[in-house]
Amino acid sequence: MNMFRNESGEATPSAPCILFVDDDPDVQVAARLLFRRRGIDMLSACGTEEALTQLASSSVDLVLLDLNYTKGMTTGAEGLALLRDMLVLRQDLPVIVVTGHSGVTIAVAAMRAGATDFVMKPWNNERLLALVEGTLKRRQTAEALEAEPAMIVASGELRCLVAEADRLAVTRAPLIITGAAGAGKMLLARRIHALSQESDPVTIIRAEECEALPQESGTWIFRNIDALSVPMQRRLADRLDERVAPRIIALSSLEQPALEAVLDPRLLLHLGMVVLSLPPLCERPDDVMALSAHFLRYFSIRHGLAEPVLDEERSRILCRESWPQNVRGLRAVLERAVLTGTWGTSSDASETATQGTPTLRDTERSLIETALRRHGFNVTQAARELGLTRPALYRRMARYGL
Ligand SMILES: Nc1ncnc2c1ncn2[C@@H]1O[C@H](COP(=O)(O)OP(=O)(O)OP(=O)(O)O)[C@@H](O)[C@H]1O
Repeated sequence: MNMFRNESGEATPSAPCILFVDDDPDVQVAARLLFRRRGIDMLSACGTEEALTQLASSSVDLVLLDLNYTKGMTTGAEGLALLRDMLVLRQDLPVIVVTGHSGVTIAVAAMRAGATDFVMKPWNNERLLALVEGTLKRRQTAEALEAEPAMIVASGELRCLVAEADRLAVTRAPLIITGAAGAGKMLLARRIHALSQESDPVTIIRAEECEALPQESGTWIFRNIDALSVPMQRRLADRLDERVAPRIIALSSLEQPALEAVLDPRLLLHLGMVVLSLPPLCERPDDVMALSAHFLRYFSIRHGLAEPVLDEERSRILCRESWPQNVRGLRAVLERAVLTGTWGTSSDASETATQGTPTLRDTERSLIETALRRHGFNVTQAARELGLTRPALYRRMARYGL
């Protein structure tokens, strides 16, 4: 799908664009009118060269390809050849082939060669539109999911939760996602938005810094909704009373009862219909294993370094950890393992995690974490409070996986 960046850097979709390959100018004109009414731009080409040039030079989301576009040709051979050339150029390109009633065999050959679907001529306008729009929508969803970091789901608990989230994604229902810091609330919220097929932009709001509600609608993801001031909570409840309201996904590290106690009752009625609770990582050993394999592979590719071996003993240690920073902590440990080629830090972490009394290391980590949280992860302010330079704080953050 064509994308452009808005001022806040979010990618938002522009009008989709299809390329129609057909040698009949009258059919081209009729098709252009049909698609324009549905907000779809149409480029046209009447032969092989023109089609390949259009494809290479324009941002095409889908091709509608007549298999016989030269007068007198009925075998479909030229269409099939062009289909193959187009798929070499753009492997993921959806191509819907157009063929006459007698051309079922050709249509089947085209599907085998990689066409997404086919339509018979003369086509029914509504059916053609439904086919094109459905294909564009599926492609948009797949692209949106690809643009997000992959969400690894292995444990039964997470699988159930994600299935519920996916089911509700397409509704505009407000959702609350609770879970400890680093458990994956934001990733889940982004996944829900990606699957919602909403073309409106997503706005991420830090509740503790929120002094005015955004102008635009779309989806608003609130980090730490519990930190939203009481007047702002009331203003948000008023906004949600309006007929065209934004979709809210509210995140919180508080557990549900504690969250309900701090939210304005009217806001809670709006938001609290469905609460998705992410369990802490230490309760999901299957996810620890799957995430470890994923991050080791990911970081070794990203840094161009060898992938450390994850043997049984190391797997046991990782599963026994308490992971106070949840997935964020695990991710940092695995990136460090790739960068240093050793597991040293992870064993250190596992030792500290199992000891009863806090060590100097625990205390330093906890002081740094508290300062960072107090300043909303503003490194300059946290460093000032801790009496450290920014580079010194960055080094410690890296050491502790913060
Ligand atoms: N299931 C998962 N698969 C892959 N990566 C994950 C998963 N869960 C979390 N992560 C990664 O872990 C990191 C922390 O996740 P995220 O920011 O979503 O947590 P959070 O609960 O919103 O944290 P916080 O409350 O501190 O803002 C991110 O890099 C995210 O991509």
